[in-house]
Amino acid sequence: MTEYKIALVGFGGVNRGLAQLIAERNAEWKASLGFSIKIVGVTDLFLGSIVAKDGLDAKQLVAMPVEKGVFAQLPGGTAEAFNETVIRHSGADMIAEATFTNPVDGEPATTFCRWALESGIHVVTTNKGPVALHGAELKDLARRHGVAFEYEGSVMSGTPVIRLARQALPGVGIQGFEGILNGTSNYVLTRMKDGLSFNDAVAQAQQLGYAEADPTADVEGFDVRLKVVILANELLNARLNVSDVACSGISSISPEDIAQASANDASWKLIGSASREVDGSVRASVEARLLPNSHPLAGISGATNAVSFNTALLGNVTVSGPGAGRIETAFALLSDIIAIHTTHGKQ
Ligand SMILES: NC(=O)C1=CN([C@@H]2O[C@H](COP(=O)(O)OP(=O)(O)OC[C@H]3O[C@@H](n4cnc5c(N)ncnc54)[C@H](O)[C@@H]3O)[C@@H](O)[C@H]2O)C=CC1
Ligand SMILES: N[C@@H](CC=O)C(=O)O
Repeated sequence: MTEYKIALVGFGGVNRGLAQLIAERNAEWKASLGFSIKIVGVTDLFLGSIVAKDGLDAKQLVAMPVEKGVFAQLPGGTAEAFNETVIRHSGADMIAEATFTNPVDGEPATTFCRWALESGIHVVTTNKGPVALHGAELKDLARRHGVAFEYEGSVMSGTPVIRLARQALPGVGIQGFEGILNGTSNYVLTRMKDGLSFNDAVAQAQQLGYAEADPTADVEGFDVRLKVVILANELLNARLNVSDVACSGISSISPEDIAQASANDASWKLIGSASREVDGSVRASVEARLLPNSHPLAGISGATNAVSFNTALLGNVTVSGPGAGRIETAFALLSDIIAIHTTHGKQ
């Protein structure tokens, strides 16, 4: 029976969700997936770090309070985040990288990924920064070291999009896509329709674990811009940089705008899109659009996301599901681990 040793880098909502899944489902995974997972290290800027080559108690980790330096209370733990030691020297086969997304330069998460990959350690991540800003380099680094760099959760959380399109849609001729790719902003627009203020709706999205560390990234479209770059580069073979994508958000949409839209049987949605032009180039944008309620994306509400691929052979193929959430996103990490088990599985 395969047992994967994993180090968790960042122990906020998503990686705590993964630890919870491990605590609750490891025994079941042995039977249904053919492997189990042992946590051998955790590091977090706020909580500290710990390495235990024989394995940590996942249930105990999940129950740790969110207090500065709290890992110092565990035997062998420390209040400092020794990220490099945990990544390179905990004996992990793989890291789950889930620190904050930095939309400007992808750091320090990109460095964490490099440390792991160049040490021959697989990386699963939900962090959009390294993928959107340094994806080609990290994929090449992984290839050269014979390990995997997987990032299904970087777009639409646990809802399968990247692997689905990569594995089930090659040959279909994807010409473009448009979608609702941010759970927080869609949640805010939905709650504003119910009469909540913008600020209260953002606060709720934060409480529910949907929002970025700085929710400006959600409401100004920067998060969607990263996802558009990831999808366009992955599925349209584009070479887009973040600066190639025109971007605006939802912060200027007022309660009056929302009410007027409803009166006209329409809804405001933050739409990320990309399409291949006749000259072969790819054009992409992020903007709030007023959609008639008959539009397939108009009825997508709350933290649900949806993306519609425009294909040559099937017309529009639409995938919808959770776009944010701790357990939902932790599931994306599990799906990456399953993919690694399938392609690189230890005998
Ligand atoms: N929460 C969600 O619904 C989704 C989140 N993501 C992405 O997954 C990642 C994690 O998300 P959450 O867990 O919700 O965020 P979070 O803010 O709850 O947790 C991030 C953790 O990383 C730690 N951290 C920050 N800088 C660090 C550093 N330099 N070294 C070590 N630890 C550091 C923080 O102390 C925090 O505990 C983010 O990149 C986010 O964009 C992706 C899809 C959905
Ligand atoms: N903050 C993001 C989390 C997932 O990427 C969102 O709200 O969609």
